[in-house]
Amino acid sequence: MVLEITKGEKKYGEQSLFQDFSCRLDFMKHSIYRIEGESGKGKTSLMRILSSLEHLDGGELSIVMGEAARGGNGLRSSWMFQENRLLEKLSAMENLSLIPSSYTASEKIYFFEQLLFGEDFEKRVSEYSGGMKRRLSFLRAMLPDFDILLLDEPFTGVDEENQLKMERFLLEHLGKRAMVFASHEEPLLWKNYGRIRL
Ligand SMILES: Nc1ncnc2c1ncn2[C@@H]1O[C@H](COP(=O)(O)OP(=O)(O)OP(=O)(O)O)[C@@H](O)[C@H]1O
Repeated sequence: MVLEITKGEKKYGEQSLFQDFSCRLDFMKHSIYRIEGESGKGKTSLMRILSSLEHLDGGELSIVMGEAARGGNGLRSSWMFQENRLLEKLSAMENLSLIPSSYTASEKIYFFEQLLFGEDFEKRVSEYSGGMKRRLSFLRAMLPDFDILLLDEPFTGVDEENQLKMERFLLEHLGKRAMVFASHEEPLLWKNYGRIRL
């Protein structure tokens, strides 16, 4: 799969985020791409554009699906947003059950234990710590049948040991699919990624 922006332009009202911006994400070269740029440069906006949640104001986004993309015409994306967007009154497992997924309930429990070992998946999410919510939000994003996964600041509030667990989990489960992330924290295991600089 290749995602390419040619002469892209994005603005919000009077504010111009970028102009004449081109980039190419060739997932045959790198299955992982990192979006880089200082705070407020437009990393989240670019990721939203790449997954068609938002549109360019000028220029073009082209999506060439490869054999790794198994969906119909559209690009199936799964997101871990900067905010957790979990249903706080529901339990962790209820949050995970709401996501259409080909994984079974016992596989979800197994994954939960890999990322949140020793925690109670029947407990309300509102009783979880910030780092636990982040890991749960990450696991939820890993569950659907996606072509591309977008992780926006996945490690916020996560300590190094748990960051390692998340990175290892992703490497074990991404397969031939594509992933794009933005992070202020340095990845510990994801090394050979492509870079898009804003
Ligand atoms: N929906 C929107 N409406 C208006 N302005 C927006 C909108 N989304 C983003 N912006 C503005 O666009 C700029 C870039 O925001 P964006 O979240 O894409 O940056 P970022 O590089 O991801 O930042 P950070 O590293 O702080 O998360 C900011 O000035 C932000 O206020």
